[in-house]
Amino acid sequence: MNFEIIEKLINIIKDRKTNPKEGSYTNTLLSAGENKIIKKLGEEFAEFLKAYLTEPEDRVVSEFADLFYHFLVAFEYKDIDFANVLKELESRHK
Ligand SMILES: N=c1c2ncn([C@@H]3O[C@H](COP(=O)(O)OP(=O)(O)OP(=O)(O)O)[C@@H](O)[C@H]3O)c2ncn1[C@@H]1O[C@H](COP(=O)(O)O)[C@@H](O)[C@H]1O
Repeated sequence: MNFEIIEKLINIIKDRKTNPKEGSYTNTLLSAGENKIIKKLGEEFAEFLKAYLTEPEDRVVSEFADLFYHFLVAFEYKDIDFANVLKELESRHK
């Protein structure tokens, strides 16, 4: 499996933060601030749960992708390095 897209997405979100781009949804979220970001995370999580419980696999995958993107934006907003999540998982690995 190729996880390169995650790194690409993290880098583009970082780049949007340093070089804001007209029409960027990421910039809309980052400029709106923490409350907007956590509100969207809550909404996306609810949409994911609904899809998981009632919808076909492609909808579950799509909603998870939305949720994951919003997690990455939330991390970037607080300058939290996503690589630390991977390190944490690795440290738990038996
Ligand atoms: N991966 C994503 C991604 N996933 C989900 N979304 C957006 O997340 C939003 C959430 O869905 P909603 O139905 O709640 O959308 P909405 O009604 O427009 O949102 P609100 O007005 O309610 O805040 C949608 O607008 C999606 O387009 C994403 N927006 C951007 N990316 C990637 O982020 C990168 C930078 O994108 P820009 O910042 O737009 O340039 C690109 O590589 C994109 O592919």
